Amino acid sequence: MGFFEDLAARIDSRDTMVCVGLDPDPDRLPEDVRDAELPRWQFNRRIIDATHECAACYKPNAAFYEGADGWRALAETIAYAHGKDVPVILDAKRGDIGNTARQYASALDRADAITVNPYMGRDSLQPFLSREEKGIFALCRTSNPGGKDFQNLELASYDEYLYEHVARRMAEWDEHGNVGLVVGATRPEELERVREIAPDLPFLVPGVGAQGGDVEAAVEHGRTAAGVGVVNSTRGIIFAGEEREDWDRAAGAAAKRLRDRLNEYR
Ligand SMILES: O=c1ccn([C@@H]2O[C@H](COP(=O)(O)O)[C@@H](O)[C@H]2O)c(=O)[nH]1
Repeated sequence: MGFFEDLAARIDSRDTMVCVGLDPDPDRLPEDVRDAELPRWQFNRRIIDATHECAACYKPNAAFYEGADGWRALAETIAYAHGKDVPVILDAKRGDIGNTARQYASALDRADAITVNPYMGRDSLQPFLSREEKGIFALCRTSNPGGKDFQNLELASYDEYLYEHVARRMAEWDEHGNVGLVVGATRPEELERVREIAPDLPFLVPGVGAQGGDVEAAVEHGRTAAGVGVVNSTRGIIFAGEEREDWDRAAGAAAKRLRDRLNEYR
């Protein structure tokens, strides 16, 4: 099975669209893991134990795993999530010339899917697109305030915005059914517009929780007609119990709350 079939099966069997972000910010780690070997991994292990029943997938962001210990923590985290049958999207936003992209794509030896930056064009994505059994999510309309700086520029020759063009192109380049889009919940009208352009592409929707995005729009437009799509929350889950001794239980409760809230709109 390919990534999106696995993801669809997980969404259905666990009745959840929640993508739990795993961004173990060293400045925010609880005291009881700070002195452990590989604190980021110890933190993630307890977060996974507490949240996996509500998780459609996990999304570690590569930025939080820089350095030798970070990569070890990431490898342990991915293996542990797989041990719980939960797919993993590596949020690495890769994109480079083909020769370099081939090396970047080796991250897919461990992870099930990856985020990519389509700015350098098709050849920069080809090493990812060719991994038929793996998923790629291309940045389309991101959730941050500066997302509009380039993504909302009008392309005169196409009479559409850049983010719309990215959605159209990615749908065209999806030869193996392994392409999805990153579209933020902070811009509900644009989320709706991208769904119109690319009805069959699953979305990874960040921006709910700490960024205050629109949960209802994330559910309504984040899924394909077949119900495939996930909504990410990171700090809103993993740091829900910051300062509490039972911080992992608090994370589990936050993941469950988000699952139930998303399910109200499904
Ligand atoms: O448009 C985008 C693309 C990626 N992200 C990433 O998702 C999480 C969001 O974290 P929160 O704590 O839920 O805000 C983080 O890893 C971002 O780098 C995004 O927010 N928006």
